[in-house]
Amino acid sequence: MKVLASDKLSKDGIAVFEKAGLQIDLKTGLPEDELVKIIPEYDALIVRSETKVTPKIIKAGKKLKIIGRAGVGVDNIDLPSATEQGIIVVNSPEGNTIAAAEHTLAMMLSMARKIPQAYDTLVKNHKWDRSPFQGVELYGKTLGVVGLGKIGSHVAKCCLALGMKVIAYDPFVTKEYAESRGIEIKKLDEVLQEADFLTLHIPKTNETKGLINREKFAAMKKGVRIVNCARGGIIVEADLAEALASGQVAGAAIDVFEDEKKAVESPLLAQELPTLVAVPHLGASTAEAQINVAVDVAQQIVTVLQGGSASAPVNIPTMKPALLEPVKPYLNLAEKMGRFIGQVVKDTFSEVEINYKGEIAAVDPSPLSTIILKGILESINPEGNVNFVNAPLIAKEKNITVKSARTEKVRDYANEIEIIVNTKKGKASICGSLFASVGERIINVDGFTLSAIPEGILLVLSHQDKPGVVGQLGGILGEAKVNIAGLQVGREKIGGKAIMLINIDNEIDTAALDKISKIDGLLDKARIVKF
Ligand SMILES: NC(=O)c1ccc[n+]([C@@H]2O[C@H](COP(=O)([O-])OP(=O)(O)OC[C@H]3O[C@@H](n4cnc5c(N)ncnc54)[C@H](O)[C@@H]3O)[C@@H](O)[C@H]2O)c1
Ligand SMILES: O=C(O)[C@H](O)COP(=O)(O)O
Repeated sequence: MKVLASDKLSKDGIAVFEKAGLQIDLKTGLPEDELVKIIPEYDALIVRSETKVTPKIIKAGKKLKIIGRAGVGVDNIDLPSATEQGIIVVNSPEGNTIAAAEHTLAMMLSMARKIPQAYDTLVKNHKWDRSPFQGVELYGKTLGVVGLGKIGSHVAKCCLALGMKVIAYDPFVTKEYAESRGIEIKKLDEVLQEADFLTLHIPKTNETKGLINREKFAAMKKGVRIVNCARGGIIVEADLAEALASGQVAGAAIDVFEDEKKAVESPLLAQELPTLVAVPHLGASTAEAQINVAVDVAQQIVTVLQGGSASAPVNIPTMKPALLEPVKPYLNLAEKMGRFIGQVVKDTFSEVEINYKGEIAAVDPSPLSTIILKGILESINPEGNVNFVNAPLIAKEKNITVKSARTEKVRDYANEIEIIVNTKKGKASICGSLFASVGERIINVDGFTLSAIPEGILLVLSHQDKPGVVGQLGGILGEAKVNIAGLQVGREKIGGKAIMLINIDNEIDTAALDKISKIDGLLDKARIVKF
């Protein structure tokens, strides 16, 4: 297994790979074409914000299983392409929170007290001049926070301690969360109108790109001061330059730029703006944060490459450890049940209905639904490279929807998972249960109760309940030298329809399978399920 780090990475992160016996190559500053050339050799890619992980690079990464972002923002990674290719993307959601929040405070105070400008005058130009550098205090002022997540909340806490009033806009945060921290939640317009200082802590997305523009600056208090330690492009740089020049905005502290490779060409740097404080994306640049993010992401990559699950997957929300932990015992059973449906149902279907019953209904079963879907889809198309990452997307492309329901009520078993699909020919279903004593069992197929072990190879026969069926089957399997490991029959009534599940120890050839399908009493072709 080989890992490529295409941006600078702390040596503590490198050590994690070395300790796990993985080859780690550090090749920074490569253009897209170079990356496209070398990426096919790698199983994992680790980046910071500099590498733009484009669809071209992702497509070329034939062996890529995981992309790790040693930091928070994943706007430099083409997530739809990664998901489509079944590549898991992970980040380090908490590794640089403190660094970014403290940097925000440093930028805010520098801007308020004009420290960089005063430094230039004294240290660079050797001039003792105090009068241009009178600043303003934070104490008693209103801070508007846009994005009250991890960084925004820490900034708010520190600013409250400095004696500021804090108001915030974040549509995904509850009033209770904010109020318990002494923060008032308001609408975006209100925050923009009331803030003396405004700080942004939102991700860059299609919704937030260009969010703070000329119109928004005009609606702000005259003399507002703005900090952006989130992402370049959330503020329209040309509009900010204009607002700084006119004095509508009294100061701006900018850590991030829309195009950081060409930051020097930004409209913000095209003219001398004395009220601008700007640095080259240093929010996460502390010794501590760089160790945290590198180690965090390296450990996730090692875990995933060794077959485990990531602690911070970005593009498979159903696989977060907190959700995964309570359903872990059922993962195998769910995947096998999905494989059963995918191999047994030969007609197309557009809806998968999953019912969780008993103990399992008490927890969020969404990871199981993803695993069932993966089992179904990979059985329908074994060449399709289906995995947990791309299964929901593939289902969407195939117009297959997944519906799930939960009930804690049960009749005979402590827990049950039922999968139902409706095809043109009718309904197909499987029901499974996990027993404390004997483990996984298929307890019902198409309404017929039985108790089969979902293991190895299973022969599935739908037949009339009449003498001789088992005898003929035994003869054919014996002749084909296929050993029977277990046999279960479920029937509706004596002489009625029945289903037979036969665990066999070795592969069965098509000739023998054809013979079985012609047994007197068979109602459908014999089907094979491989778990
Ligand atoms: N300058 C740096 O070096 C640096 C370092 C770390 C993070 N960041 C940036 O900061 C951002 C925030 O990081 P975090 O760790 O606090 O993330 P987070 O996920 O904890 O918080 C983001 C918050 O933004 C909110 N949000 C999302 N869309 C919004 C919208 N349209 N309007 C208002 N709120 C919205 C979310 O509800 C969430 O509470 C990251 O996405 C990253 O781009 C920059
Ligand atoms: O989103 C982040 O984590 C920060 O912007 C840090 O980016 P960096 O890893 O390039 O310093």
